[in-house]
Amino acid sequence: MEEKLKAEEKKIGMTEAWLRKHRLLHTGATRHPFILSIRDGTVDIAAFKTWLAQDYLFVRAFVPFAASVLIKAYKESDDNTDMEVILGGVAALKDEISWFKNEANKWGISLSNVVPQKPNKNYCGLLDSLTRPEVEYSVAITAFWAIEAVYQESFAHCLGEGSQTPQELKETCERWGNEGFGRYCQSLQNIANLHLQKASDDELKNAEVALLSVLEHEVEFWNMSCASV
Ligand SMILES: Cc1ncc(CN)c(N)n1
Repeated sequence: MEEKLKAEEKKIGMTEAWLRKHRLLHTGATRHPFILSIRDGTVDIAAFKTWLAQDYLFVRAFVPFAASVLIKAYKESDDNTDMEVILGGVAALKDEISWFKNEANKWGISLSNVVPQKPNKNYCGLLDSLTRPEVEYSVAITAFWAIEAVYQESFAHCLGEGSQTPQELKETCERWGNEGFGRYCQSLQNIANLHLQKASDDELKNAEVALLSVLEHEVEFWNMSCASV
């Protein structure tokens, strides 16, 4: 495939080549007005609370998807370290769910009454479809990396130089914006690139579509948080 050759020529890997090709959408997902409002300190706390409650439901739906990627890594990868990187991610989700519960408590949100909004339901539907056994490992790991990387890039931006993120939101931003999470996302990207190098044209097409779907759903998820204020 021509794109694959170009990526190899530039030594950037398939995922980076796709992010450059779909730069506007990638920027839309990682520099959304909701994120920019956290960074400049003008965020509407009601929007933040909506995001928090909805994301708790999303993370619960993310667990079985992550587990399915783990199974694919075990079955389809000849590199043992793939499985260990993904296992680390799966294990961290337990702590993440507890963090959401604590945080909701702090903000006076009752998570047992939260109903998923349409964009959240749609995104969870995508996760569910990517959990199917017939979805290739290269496709699933590309989506998995993209989901984690959007949060890493978004929240790291809220902590970068010149940011005016309110003190009470800094812990949230640190959760995904810290360097360790950045290194984890880099490892996922390296795994995705290695498998995409060996992928058929059909798989490449499916992986690019999965990446685009993730970016689109991320934009919708941020939109949902702002819209319900
Ligand atoms: C919507 C969404 N996207 C990504 C993540 C990072 N796991 C998340 N918690 N929520």
